[in-house]
Amino acid sequence: MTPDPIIIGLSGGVDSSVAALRLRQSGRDVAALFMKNWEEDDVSGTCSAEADAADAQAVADHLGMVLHTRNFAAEYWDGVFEQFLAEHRAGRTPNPDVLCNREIKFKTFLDHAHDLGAARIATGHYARVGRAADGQWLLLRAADQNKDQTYFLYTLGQAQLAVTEFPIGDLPKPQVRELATGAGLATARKKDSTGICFIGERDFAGFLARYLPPCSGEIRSVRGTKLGEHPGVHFFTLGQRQGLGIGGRADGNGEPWFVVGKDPASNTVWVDQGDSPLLYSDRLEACQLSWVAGAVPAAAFECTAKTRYRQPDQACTVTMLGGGRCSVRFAQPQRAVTPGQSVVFYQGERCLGGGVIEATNAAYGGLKDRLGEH
Ligand SMILES: Nc1ncnc2c1ncn2[C@@H]1O[C@H](COP(=O)(O)OP(=O)(O)OP(=O)(O)O)[C@@H](O)[C@H]1O
Repeated sequence: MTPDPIIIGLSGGVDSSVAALRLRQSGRDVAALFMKNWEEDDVSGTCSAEADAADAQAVADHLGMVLHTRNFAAEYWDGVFEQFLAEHRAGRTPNPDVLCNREIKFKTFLDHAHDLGAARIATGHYARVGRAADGQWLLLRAADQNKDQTYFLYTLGQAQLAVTEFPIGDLPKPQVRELATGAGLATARKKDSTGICFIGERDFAGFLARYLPPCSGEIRSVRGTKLGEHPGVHFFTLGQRQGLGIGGRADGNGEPWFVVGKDPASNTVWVDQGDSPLLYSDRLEACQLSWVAGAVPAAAFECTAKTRYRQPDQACTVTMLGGGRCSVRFAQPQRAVTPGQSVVFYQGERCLGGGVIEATNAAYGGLKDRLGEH
């Protein structure tokens, strides 16, 4: 039997290298594709995309695969980066990895793989694809719970899962490295990638400042005192402690200050000291909902959810609100639930889908209600 041709997204990292290795070892008709989706060099002057491309080529050569190289910088700019900036401008904290999977890896890349004659694609994500008895495709957590990436993949639907494979989703990360070493892959010892998808590691504030002009405003204590100035609300995120520049204030109680609210309208960053109750919310509303099964599970249902990557699952009840929105009520109050990030729903091993957090009862709106105007 000759299995369908498949194209693996080869990033020049160890995970996709081992995913490619496993496909080759199973005798698949496999080619690879390296994407360069960001035009600039990084600030250090070295171009990490070039080094990654060279590593991808070395792995493809070693495994005897054709490597296609494509530049989707225009698609990345239009589909991911513009929205990333718009969200920051609006005072939210977007998740570019979620957008990147939706717009690039499982849309542009997938379409292009079809153009190249491959019916299927694979990536080195830590996740698994399953199939229910009724034929429905399932997005399942990775075997290595510590590396599970379903949080970033919840926008995948039936059409994508039907043609996607995650060849390392059943492996613990240490074993991925061992396989890479055993096979003599050039990427075996390469450190895991961090930073913004396709852009890489940056001084985040400096990078953002290149696209979003400074707009200074006040940092105020929730008790009303002006504590300092900030260069723009978009440089801050809820729960943030570092970089406020107000650490040693004599009028404080000595505990660290945290961002507890951002108000783009008045251009104010609100802060409080210690483990402020104002950072906690037991409710949120989400929009841009996406369901793996292709339909809302029920008008209301119980499940678990994560409001950030690596957060332990939290019990909650989801209620549909209409207009593609839902409300989520948590059994326990959650710290620093952040508008713009995603809430992702699970039932056991299954990722059900998720949406973008729009409001919480701790964000600035709730803050105003609780404190009154100053
Ligand atoms: N530049 C790229 N070209 C092609 N595919 C890519 C590229 N970057 C990422 N991918 C695909 O997306 C997957 C997940 O990307 P992510 O950035 O999370 O990398 P990762 O978990 O560090 O994996 P890797 O070790 O393969 O870089 C990769 O394993 C790869 O299949």
